[in-house]
Amino acid sequence: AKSEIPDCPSESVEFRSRPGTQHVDEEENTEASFYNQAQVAVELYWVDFEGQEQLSDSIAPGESTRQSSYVGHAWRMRAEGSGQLFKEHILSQSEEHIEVKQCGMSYSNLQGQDEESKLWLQQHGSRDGPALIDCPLSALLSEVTVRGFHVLCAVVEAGKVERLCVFANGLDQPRCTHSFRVQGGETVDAVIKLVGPQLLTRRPRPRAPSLALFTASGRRLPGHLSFADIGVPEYRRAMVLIEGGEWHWPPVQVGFVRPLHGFVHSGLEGITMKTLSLKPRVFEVKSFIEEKECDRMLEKGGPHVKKSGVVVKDSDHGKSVDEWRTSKNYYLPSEGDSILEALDERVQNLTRIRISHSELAQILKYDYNGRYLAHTDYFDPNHYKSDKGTLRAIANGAHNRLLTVFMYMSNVEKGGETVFPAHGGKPHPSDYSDCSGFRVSPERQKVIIFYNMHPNGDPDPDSLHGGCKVKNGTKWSANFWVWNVEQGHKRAEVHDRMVDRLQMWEERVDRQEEAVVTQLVAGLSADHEARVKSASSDGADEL
Ligand SMILES: O=C(O)CCC(=O)C(=O)O
Ligand SMILES: [Fe+2]
Repeated sequence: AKSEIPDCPSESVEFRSRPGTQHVDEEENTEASFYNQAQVAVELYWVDFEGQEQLSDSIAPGESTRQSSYVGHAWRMRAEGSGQLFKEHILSQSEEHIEVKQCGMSYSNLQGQDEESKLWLQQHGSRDGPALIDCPLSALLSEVTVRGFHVLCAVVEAGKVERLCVFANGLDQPRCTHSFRVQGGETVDAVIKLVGPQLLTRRPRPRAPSLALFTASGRRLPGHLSFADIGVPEYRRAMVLIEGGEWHWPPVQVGFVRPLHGFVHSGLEGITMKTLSLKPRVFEVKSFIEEKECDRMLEKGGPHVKKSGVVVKDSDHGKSVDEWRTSKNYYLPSEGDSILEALDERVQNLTRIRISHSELAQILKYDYNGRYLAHTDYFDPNHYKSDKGTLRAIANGAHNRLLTVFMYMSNVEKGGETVFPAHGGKPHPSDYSDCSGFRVSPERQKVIIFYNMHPNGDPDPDSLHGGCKVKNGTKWSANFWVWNVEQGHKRAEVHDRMVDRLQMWEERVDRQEEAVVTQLVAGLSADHEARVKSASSDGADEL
């Protein structure tokens, strides 16, 4: 059996840019698009007239970049991190489209050049191989790459973890992209150290949180424990390594419904989280806020709302706030109010991110014609170069608003939708007040979660969103912003206890949660099996 993934090319001798038919200064100008279809980030180098590589861009998996260049110029694409050569290309015509595919698999880069792993992967790398069937993957792998969200499947033999089969960037595909041999006695920290460097999609940013390993339901695995300590029952064979160090929910596919189990404490049983959009990742949870919590937010926040401000970008100094935002807001403290504290804890349970990482809830009121032009909730350091305070708060981009839980406390008769103009990767609009496209309607008690960052810590420009004009009625809503680092707004004893509860490692709780995931997977597996079959029947290398 041979692998579907081709070997990587080796470097050609004398590979370099050559002037076209004309003199160097009269070369034929051209544009080229480079598409990264590999599972890892790719570095794009221009190879100059002397054969020296000049780094010109880094392309995340699934992304592309455009370069202006010249006919006869030479380009090399390498895996970021390992430097493995993926492709060499000489531009021959104008408007070229160059695709970079996975080659060699990263097992060729594995520590110790594990030949046996390579062989094993060729034989068992497909999902219908015996090992992978035990791994609950269906609620974790998605139709799109989820940058920096790596699914690890523990392959257990004789009760011991033998290998980790990895689906880099959480993409649903018939075979795993990497295989790592382990002893089974390694600690979680050691596993991260072994696997992490091979999977990184970007260079780590100074001061950014470090990689972390989670269970399939988003519980952080303590670094000092080993697989032997934590055990690998069936429900825990699939784990997730997240580059940005904080949990992200994978979108799976539009319409995917994930039950939120007992971990979310609420009088409401059976609430679910539904995927509304893959790019950006948007999820909806109906009936998330209890009636009495909606009432309490309005009662406590309502009388205090004041004209909203915005953190003004360098380029927008001197403009009036009304140009973007005509809502009123108020930051509502929860401390000492048991109803609001319960909501805090439910948000923590929903996001799996410590409540200490959130800002105070920002209550918003929109009256007739109130709206908020499209913007991103993260702060782009390039836009705040002259605002040292903001730059400090975001550690030059390493710290940011990871996600937004957007809450609706009223039904709006007409208008007031939340719009995502870059939905599906569409280019940013020229008119930020345009409310056409993908929209979510306000509905009392409902929340949406959208991710402003990718799991690798990069900001996600597709998370652009705005609030459409309210045409009839009053829109009451709230921003619940959760950062990838602690914020210090919620440091009361009650919040510390919530954080402790999230971090508590208890086998019993984990089993309950994972049982739900496993059941869910049982329900999905027919669908999943069908997808694997259709994917592998067109492969030429069946055993
Ligand atoms: O009102 C909406 O639907 C969106 C509001 C928003 O994006 C914000 O306040 O940051
Ligand atoms: Fe926003």
